Amino acid sequence: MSRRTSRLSTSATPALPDVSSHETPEDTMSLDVPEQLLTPENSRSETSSNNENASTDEKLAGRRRSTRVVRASLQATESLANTPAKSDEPKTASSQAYVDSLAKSKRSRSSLRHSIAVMESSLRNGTALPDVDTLANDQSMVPDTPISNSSQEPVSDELNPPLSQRTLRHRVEKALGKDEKQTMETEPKIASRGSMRRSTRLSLVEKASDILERTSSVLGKRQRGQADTKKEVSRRASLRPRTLAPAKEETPAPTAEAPQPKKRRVSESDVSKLQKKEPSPPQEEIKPVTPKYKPKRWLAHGLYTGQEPSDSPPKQRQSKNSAKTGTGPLNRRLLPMPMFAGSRLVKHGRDYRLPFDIFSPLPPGQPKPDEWRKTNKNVFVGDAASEWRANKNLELSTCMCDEDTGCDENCQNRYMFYECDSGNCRLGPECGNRNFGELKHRTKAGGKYNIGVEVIKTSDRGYGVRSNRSFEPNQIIVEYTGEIITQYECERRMRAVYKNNECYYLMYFDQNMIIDATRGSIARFVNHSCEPNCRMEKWTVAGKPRMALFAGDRGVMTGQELSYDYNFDPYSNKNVQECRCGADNCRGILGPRPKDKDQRPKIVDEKTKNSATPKNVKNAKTTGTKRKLSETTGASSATAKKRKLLQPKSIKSSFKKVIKKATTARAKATTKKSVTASKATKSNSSAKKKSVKLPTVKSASRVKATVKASQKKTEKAMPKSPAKSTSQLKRPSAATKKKILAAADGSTPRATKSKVRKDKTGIKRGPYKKTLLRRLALANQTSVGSATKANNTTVKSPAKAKSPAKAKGPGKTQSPAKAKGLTSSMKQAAKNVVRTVKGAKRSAQ
Ligand SMILES: C[S@@+](CC[C@H](N)C(=O)[O-])C[C@H]1O[C@@H](n2cnc3c(N)ncnc32)[C@H](O)[C@@H]1O
Repeated sequence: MSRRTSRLSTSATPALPDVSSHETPEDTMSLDVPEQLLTPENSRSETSSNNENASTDEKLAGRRRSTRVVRASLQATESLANTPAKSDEPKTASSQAYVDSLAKSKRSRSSLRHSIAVMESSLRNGTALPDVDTLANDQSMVPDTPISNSSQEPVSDELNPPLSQRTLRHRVEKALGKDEKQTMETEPKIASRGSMRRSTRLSLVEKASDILERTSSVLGKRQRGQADTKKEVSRRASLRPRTLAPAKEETPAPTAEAPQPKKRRVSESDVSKLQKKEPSPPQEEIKPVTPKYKPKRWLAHGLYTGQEPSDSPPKQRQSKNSAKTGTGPLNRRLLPMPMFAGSRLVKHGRDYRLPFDIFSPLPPGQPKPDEWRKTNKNVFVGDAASEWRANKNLELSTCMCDEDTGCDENCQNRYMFYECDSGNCRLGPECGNRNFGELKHRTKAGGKYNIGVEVIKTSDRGYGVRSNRSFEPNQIIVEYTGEIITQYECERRMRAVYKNNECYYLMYFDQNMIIDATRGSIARFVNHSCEPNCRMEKWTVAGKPRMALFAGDRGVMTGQELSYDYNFDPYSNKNVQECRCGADNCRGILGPRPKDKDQRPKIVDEKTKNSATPKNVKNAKTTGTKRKLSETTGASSATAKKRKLLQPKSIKSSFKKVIKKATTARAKATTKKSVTASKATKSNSSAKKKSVKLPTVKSASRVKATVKASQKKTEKAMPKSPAKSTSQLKRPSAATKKKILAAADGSTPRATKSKVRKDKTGIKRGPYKKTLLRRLALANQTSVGSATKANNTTVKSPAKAKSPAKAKGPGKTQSPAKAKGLTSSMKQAAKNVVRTVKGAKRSAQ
């Protein structure tokens, strides 16, 4: 349609010059008032005049109307022509002039008709306007609105002139640029012709609505209200009788030349102003409608009692990243509902922690020990600082773990009880070997849950420590800190300061120094148990040793009292104390259990212990030597030393094997020695007596070592000087004695250790071996406990504990073969230890 319209307009454009040539008759006609009804402009319908850009369809739809208008106009013209004859006007002198004027007007009309005909013919011939019949038959030209039957009557060629006239008139107006004033003058005339038939109802409705809109925007409130009341009437204008003219006084009908865009702009601004002036709708209407859920009714009894009620809707679906973001089911603290995970829970169970606010072990205001001076750092006191620096032997270790495995149980640093940090481990948060770092964060965060322990008052063991949270297996709990003092200082305090104390807080630390936690951390209040739930370990953190209490392999539950095995060495008879741990396997005393029941020490009662009876005074005078423990327990020194090695359960079997080997070797040596001695008797009777007596007196280790050494010498020197060999067997030097004892006990002094390392054995001790040594040493580590001298609680290196073979040549450089034998036994023991530890971890998991 629009294409056709444009074609019409473009084709009409060249005809404009011709049209302008007929300007004169039109002007003449416009001046003639009675002839105004005959002009094509007056014959235009409102619809076509309102819309300058109206489609051709509308124009075609209004074709019949225009034709009728033209007919009516012609009839009116004829009536006008006849009017003078019918009128009652007096025939005056000017009647002739009037007749002349009519004749002139007739001529002008005929000239007008002639000019229109000429224009039409020129248009047809020059611009090839489409034939009206063709247009009428063209389906595409069918108007949108229904056309009455009368309007679909075939249009003859005689009816074409009105259409052409209108088109020409339209273009002539454009060309001449008629002003708006003239248009406005003609508009009331058009409006007055209420009898004109409208082309379509739709156009009328649209027009009426448009008028109403403009009216409502332009008029005031009151008039707008009036217009609203007439809205219905206006909308039904097409149904009104044609004789009724629209309310032109109130709403002047806009013409084709009327500045509609301007009015529209005004109306838009007014609409926006009106919208602003109108009260905004309440905000509540904008609120999104949230679905309401029924309030959850929580159980008052049963498994899930105590869960906090929540109004949030149940979430059955979790995002894939919920585990990463920490909102997933893996990180839920509450138990899932049984319908979601009931069967799985029943089958596999699930660990959970009671929130601290649900289970708070003790209310605040617990009795605190008055004498406790707290410190959470190790403080060197006296000569300890200078001696520590002098003896400082930093062992650095670099972790080889990667991100995939992290620093798990296979971490080399972990084996060696070295804490990983940024200096020796390239892992960050993935590292699982930073216990003291975790403890630091917890302590810094503060609060009962982070610190996790508190002092309690027990019924029969003084103060103790209780957990107010749960701890995972092997998780660090609290550090054992205090004053680092030398052995000399420790003995001085024992004699002078703590002589009347019932409790002592001394623990062997490192480099022959002691931690005195009389002024120390809360860990000093942790009591002993023969079946503990924690253990005390020494770790090297940033090159410095530190002691800390760790959870056992089964972890610690909230509210449990913390305990560890003191491996107590009472040092003297008067210090042997009854154990009240209550465990099934309680040893009865705070110390190692004697082998024979008869040999169990007579537990000194607290009342009698402090009473200064002559007997106790006598015993006290005789104490102070290393033999004190063996005298107390009634066992031989060899047995006592065995028990020292048997303390940690995890390496019990390993040490048993080692000691068994040592005993076997000793027995063999004794046999060989006896044989040798008998041989010597045959050769020399005086020497025979001496050689027979010797082995029965000495301790097993001494005999063993001595015999081994003397056997070779005897075999070689027997023919020459058997007495020499026996004397060597009888009287080993003091240094040899010390080395042999240390080798047999596994408590080789540091000097010996370094000497062995300096020996040219050809064996290099790698980190793994070192790890095992350290692990065994720590497993054997002994808490000084109360009234224990550091000298008696020296850490026995497992390497030395396994050194019966090494005792074969005390003080001498071992041959590579012997060293290999020692290494194999060490390896075997180490393997056993590793197996034991792994088994324990597996069982804990
Ligand atoms: C390091 S303190 C422990 C804290 C101590 N209970 C307190 O009140 O300060 C060690 C002392 O606690 C007592 N003790 C610890 N464990 C014990 C136990 N299982 N049976 C009896 N007394 C124990 C002993 O008197 C021991 O000398």
